[in-house]
Amino acid sequence: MTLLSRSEVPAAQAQDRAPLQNTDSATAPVSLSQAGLVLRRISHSFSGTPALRDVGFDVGAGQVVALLGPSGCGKSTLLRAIAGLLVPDRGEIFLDGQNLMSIPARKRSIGMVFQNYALFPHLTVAENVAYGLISHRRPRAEVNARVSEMLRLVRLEDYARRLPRELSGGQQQRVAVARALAVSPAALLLDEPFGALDRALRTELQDEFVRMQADVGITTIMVTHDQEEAQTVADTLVVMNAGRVEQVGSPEDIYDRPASLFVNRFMGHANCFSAKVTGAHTAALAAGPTVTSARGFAFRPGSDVILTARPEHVRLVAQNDAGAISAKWVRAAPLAHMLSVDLITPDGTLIKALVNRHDGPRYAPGDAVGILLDTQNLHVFPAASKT
Ligand SMILES: Nc1ncnc2c1ncn2[C@@H]1O[C@H](COP(=O)(O)OP(=O)(O)OP(=O)(O)O)[C@@H](O)[C@H]1O
Repeated sequence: MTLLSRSEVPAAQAQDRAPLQNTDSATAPVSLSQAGLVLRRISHSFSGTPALRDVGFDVGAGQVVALLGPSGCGKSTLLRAIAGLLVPDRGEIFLDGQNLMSIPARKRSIGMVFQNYALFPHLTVAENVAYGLISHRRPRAEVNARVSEMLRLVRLEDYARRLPRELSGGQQQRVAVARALAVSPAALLLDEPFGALDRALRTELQDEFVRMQADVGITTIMVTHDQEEAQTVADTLVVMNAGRVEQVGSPEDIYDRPASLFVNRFMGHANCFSAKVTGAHTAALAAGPTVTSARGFAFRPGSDVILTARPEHVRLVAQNDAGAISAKWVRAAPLAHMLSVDLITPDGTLIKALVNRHDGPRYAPGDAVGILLDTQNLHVFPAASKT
């Protein structure tokens, strides 16, 4: 097998499985023996409008990193810069210790898969997968063996002679992955690879990708709009906003310890409450009661802040319970064994709560309810935070 399995990753790369660093530094020194992808201070503007601003992070060898962020935040531009399809105005990119900046796209040893698969329509599945190997003038026997191996990897052995138009979207996507991996690239870039597929197929292919990645262990960056997909497939998430990296971390870090209000609101739902800090552990909500945060508020008393609570950290109680925020029940929708409840406070703030479907009293639209926030799990941001 030409492709490295996880157990075959050279020692220099294997050492490098340490969790990704949040290179706020974006400038941390690069060791030339560092395996994986290293991005440093990448900036790029289109006609004077910045698309990437000082982007820097590391992807350890064999890691899968998902790039997330709203439309236009620079994800595809970054991927194109790594692939060599765009020369950034500033910054450096290293792959397995080699500086890529003076290396043209076709010599970068990077495989790429796009949302539209970009298969050659007039070539069969096998010819598509063989394409890169033939361009590299590999001997015919090696090409045939490799094509069979790749089609086995993506479970399309029986489809070798079909044309792309004779395949489903999911099968075409798998051919695109097989084609990208056939030339044993050092890294794989995936731009919304499952974006065009329906939900069920998406989930199936995500699971298949995780299985394949366990075999192949290739350093991967994937752009996705789908948070669940990112959390399923990636070891590490990079959340971008307006050309900058907002946070780098494990899926749990990003969800449980968001570094900014933007990340808190972008990943999952965040209920937001305006408040004024009144003590080390207390803040008065604009909506009325004072809340106590177990973690404490790292703000001076008198500071205006935004408190956030995830829907699963909102508890419904009787309206006159001590410390409860007054609200009205708007509607509820079942979500497996949970109930997703929309509520509204007297000042018009919409609150989402996720409660057990079989617990607590039943309410009807318009009913008065009290809300308590789980003080162990509040997040606090400056009132002027950008969202
Ligand atoms: N070739 C180009 N010429 C001019 N502006 C561009 C070009 N490519 C991208 N941009 C701009 O750069 C910014 C970042 O675009 P990019 O495609 O990287 O965003 P994205 O995060 O991938 O968005 P999406 O999720 O919608 O694909 C956007 O404002 C976009 O309009």
